Amino acid sequence: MRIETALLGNKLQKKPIIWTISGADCSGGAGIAADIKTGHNLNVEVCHLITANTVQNSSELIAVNPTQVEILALQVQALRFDKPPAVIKIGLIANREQINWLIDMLSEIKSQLPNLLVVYDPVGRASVGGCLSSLPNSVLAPLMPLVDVITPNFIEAKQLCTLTTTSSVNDTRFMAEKILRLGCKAVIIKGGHNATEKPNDNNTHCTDVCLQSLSPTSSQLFTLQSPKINTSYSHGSGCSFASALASFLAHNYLLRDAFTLTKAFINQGLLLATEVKNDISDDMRDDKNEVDRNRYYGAFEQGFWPSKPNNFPIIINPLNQKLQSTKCFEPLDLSEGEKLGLYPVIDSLAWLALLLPLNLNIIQLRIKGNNIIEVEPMIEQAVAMARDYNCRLFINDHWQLAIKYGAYGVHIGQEDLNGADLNAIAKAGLRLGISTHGCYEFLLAKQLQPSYLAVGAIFPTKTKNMTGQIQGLENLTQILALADTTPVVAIGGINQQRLDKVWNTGVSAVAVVTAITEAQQPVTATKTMQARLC
Ligand SMILES: Cc1ncc(COP(=O)(O)OP(=O)(O)O)c(N)n1
Ligand SMILES: Cc1ncsc1CCOP(=O)(O)O
Ligand SMILES: [Mg+2]
Repeated sequence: MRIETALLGNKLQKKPIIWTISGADCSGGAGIAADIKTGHNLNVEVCHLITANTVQNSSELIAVNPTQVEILALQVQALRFDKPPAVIKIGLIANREQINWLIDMLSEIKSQLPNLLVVYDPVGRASVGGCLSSLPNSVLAPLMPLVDVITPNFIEAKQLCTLTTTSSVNDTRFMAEKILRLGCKAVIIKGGHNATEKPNDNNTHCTDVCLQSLSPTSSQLFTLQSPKINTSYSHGSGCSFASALASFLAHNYLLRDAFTLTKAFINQGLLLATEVKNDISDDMRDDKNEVDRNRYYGAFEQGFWPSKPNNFPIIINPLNQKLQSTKCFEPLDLSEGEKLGLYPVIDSLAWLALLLPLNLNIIQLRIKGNNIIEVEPMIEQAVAMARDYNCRLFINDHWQLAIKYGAYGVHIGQEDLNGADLNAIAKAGLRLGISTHGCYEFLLAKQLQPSYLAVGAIFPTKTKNMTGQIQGLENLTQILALADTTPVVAIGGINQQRLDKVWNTGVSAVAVVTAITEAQQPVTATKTMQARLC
């Protein structure tokens, strides 16, 4: 199940450190054991601080033996400069002393490591039954402002909200908002324990909801859904969820992408889980265990870096509902196996006139001015010029004008997706290209069945501010594995030196601005690059 090394690329060379501060499960499936296995498989180094040495097996929790905070403090001292963490994952907090120690420790270390993220999985009940921790919200409250992401399951979320009534999925957002008000920066409510989940009546789906605070007055919601995987082998999946999230965050993924990859990792593990039979010989068997003869003895199965499309979730978003047409956007009319090749993105009719005779498959007109008096005649003329050369001309941003003048296609950015009338674009028969920056946006945009999807910025670029959105070749490769038949365009910081590496990932097109517009000999540069993309 190990994913090809090529997919991870630099992620194999870079091994970020995470700390897990949680309990040891002597039966091996949950707690520290899960965290170490998950982290190992996701290429992070895991330092573990054990808050309690629990006694449990696959049928009961027998004891929780908390560690003295003095020992935990010494471990932090030992690791602090030796192995500084990118992310700290907190699981079982066994008593009040530990929570007070955590609050002091995290306040101090966060002031020294401003980029440090804290993921808290509020472990309450053991999955085998029994109470691991019963700290009231009032005791937990001072910890919350130090937490970047809290990952309760549905039952824990209700406890955090001190809600008692059963809630439908529509109330999950309300619960998430309530939890955010406790002071953490984001909350992910896992839907696995939500037996009342509505829109898919037969409880056939599992919906996880992430609410991220953007400012004191605004937040962003990410909702992921997958078919429910009914398995008894999920012991430790909650711990693995939080440690996978911590691992992906440590690899510098944005929360929405870390969340998506985590959900895929968990789906993959739940599907991988197989029964491990209790292999006790007959003479060792206690009579009272007779019924347990062939009973489950396994736990959540740890897979590797997720890449299979069927493990990835569906993105639930109003955009999907907005698009009434079941008809997808017109395809790019490429013949089987044909690729687009070089995709120049230019901003004037002069550039268009220079490039059209070069027999390119696709060109984009990207005019950043909003003055309709200037832009409209340019678009009208550009469409006519491209038609003469039979070149696929995409118009960036100005989708109404693209429809009005019958352009081949329109390219829309994430900011414009909500405002654009996608139904009108589809109805007019225009092709649609959409910008995406990471697997969450890619999966969401793919559900709209566009003509192509762009992924960027692959490398740092001076053409546009893409801070925090640099994908690298690893993310591009990861995303390509999710593309099915949708053509993928790579964009951002691609020059002649980087061209082959990008092309070898398998993209359909490589979009460039300055590699042409700032070349000493733009026509020669275009022809050279185009020739290499055949
Ligand atoms: C092929 C391609 N990919 C991405 C972009 C970026 O589009 P967008 O996100 O709308 O940003 P602006 O180009 O409008 O600044 C693109 N233009 N082309
Ligand atoms: C428009 C755009 N969208 C993502 S990166 C980018 C700029 C690409 O320009 P360059 O090829 O000069 O890096
Ligand atoms: Mg745009």
